[in-house]
Amino acid sequence: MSDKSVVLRYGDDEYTYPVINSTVGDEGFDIGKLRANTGLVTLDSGYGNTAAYKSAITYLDGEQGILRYRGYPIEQLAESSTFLEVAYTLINGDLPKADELSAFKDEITQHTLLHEDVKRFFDGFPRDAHPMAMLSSVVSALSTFYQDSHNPFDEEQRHLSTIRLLAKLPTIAAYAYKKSIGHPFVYPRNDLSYVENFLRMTFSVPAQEYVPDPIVVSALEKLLILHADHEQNCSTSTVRLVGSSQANMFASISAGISALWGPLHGGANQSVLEMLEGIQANGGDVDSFIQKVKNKEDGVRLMGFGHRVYKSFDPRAKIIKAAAHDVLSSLGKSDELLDIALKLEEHALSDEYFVSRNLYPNVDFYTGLIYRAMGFPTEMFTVLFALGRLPGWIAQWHEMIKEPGSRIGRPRQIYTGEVLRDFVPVESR
Ligand SMILES: CC(=O)SCCNC(=O)CCNC(=O)[C@H](O)C(C)(C)COP(=O)(O)OP(=O)(O)OC[C@H]1O[C@@H](n2cnc3c(N)ncnc32)[C@H](O)[C@@H]1OP(=O)(O)O
Ligand SMILES: O=C([O-])CC(=O)C(=O)O
Repeated sequence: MSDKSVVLRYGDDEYTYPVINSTVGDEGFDIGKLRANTGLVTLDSGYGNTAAYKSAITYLDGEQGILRYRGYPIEQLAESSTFLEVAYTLINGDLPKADELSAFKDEITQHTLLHEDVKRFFDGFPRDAHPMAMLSSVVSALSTFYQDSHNPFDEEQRHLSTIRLLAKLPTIAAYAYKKSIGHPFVYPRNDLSYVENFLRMTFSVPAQEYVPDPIVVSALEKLLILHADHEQNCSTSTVRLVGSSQANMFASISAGISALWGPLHGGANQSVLEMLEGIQANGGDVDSFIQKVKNKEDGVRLMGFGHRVYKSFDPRAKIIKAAAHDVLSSLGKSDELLDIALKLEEHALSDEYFVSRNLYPNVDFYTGLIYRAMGFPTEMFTVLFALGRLPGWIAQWHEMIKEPGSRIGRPRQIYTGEVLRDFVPVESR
């Protein structure tokens, strides 16, 4: 709270609403009593101005392009940390000491296997099923195997669900990939690091054991860190909303995976690659594609551009663009799609349409090019985003469930339908 307040006048009456300070100086005001005072609700399309929660996990300044997890700048974490260290920090609040990190990793490696019956779910999916659909279905199905986890107020079970999800999501993701190419599943190997194990389960084939490439491992660690949390984005808000009904963690995270899948959110990384391929098939004609976007032809957008909060740049995109160059050159690969992406970016950043709307590359613009260089098919890109986002979803779920006085998420509406009318029997209509 601060000593400031916002006074609203409605009719002849005035109402005072307290201003709430953030720890970094931003402010909001609490309109919790607005409806009780005035009978009014607020209408805020897409929640553009609504803070649904107070949160101590991730700080984001959209004007200055700042992103911090638990106060640590994303640039430092991406440079010097590991994904599991970041996961621990997001979930527990502070960087782990050496023994805490080692205990966390040990616990995770003990839970990487999936129950053998889970394989039957994959048998039932069509071969061309989208891996995001498999991921969300199987995560939801985990709640059938761990029925003791259904009470969100059981602290021990909350911890176990956290470890199980972190441990099993890479296995589920790798199985989804194997299903899509018709290859046998590869069981986890617990002597490898989190990222190495995932890459091996994905890329090993019976005739050839995958040997993790240090360039790929370190690039994937970095990408997972950069995706690990992003305050109240669409999928995280979904996790919180589902969790606010006291649904278990598996159900909540499964819903978050579904929300992430959409092309306006995490699914944009797949759409970017498809857009670049489309431009390539059209002879690399960037100008006519940009014109199409500006004309809003068929609602086409420059995918991987624009952000609800970032209005100058997305700090993750800066790091990822540099990483795309590094990874491609370290792997000795060149990609015509990278040249098209660079041209698109250059064009858009000097075009009034994009400049006046504050449209810059977001986290999804360059990631697909790195994933592609690593050997992932386009349909797996959003799955990789989900692997990265998991600790953020979990941290936010914990924060929501532990918040004293936490309430079920339930927006109001402004009704625009018919006024009262009488039922008419079918034969008289
Ligand atoms: C991990 C993430 O989720 S990052 C985001 C990933 N999504 C994408 O990359 C998809 C492309 N981007 C977008 O669709 C949007 O920028 C979003 C969804 C990210 C943010 O949307 P909003 O904040 O609701 O912005 P909104 O849709 O209101 O757009 C504002 C204006 O910019 C335009 N605009 C926004 N993004 C784009 C884009 N990528 N290409 C072209 N025009 C765009 C809109 O048409 C609108 O123009 P108008 O004022 O003439 O109507
Ligand atoms: O914050 C958002 O709206 C989308 C985003 O960048 C993310 O989830 O990483």
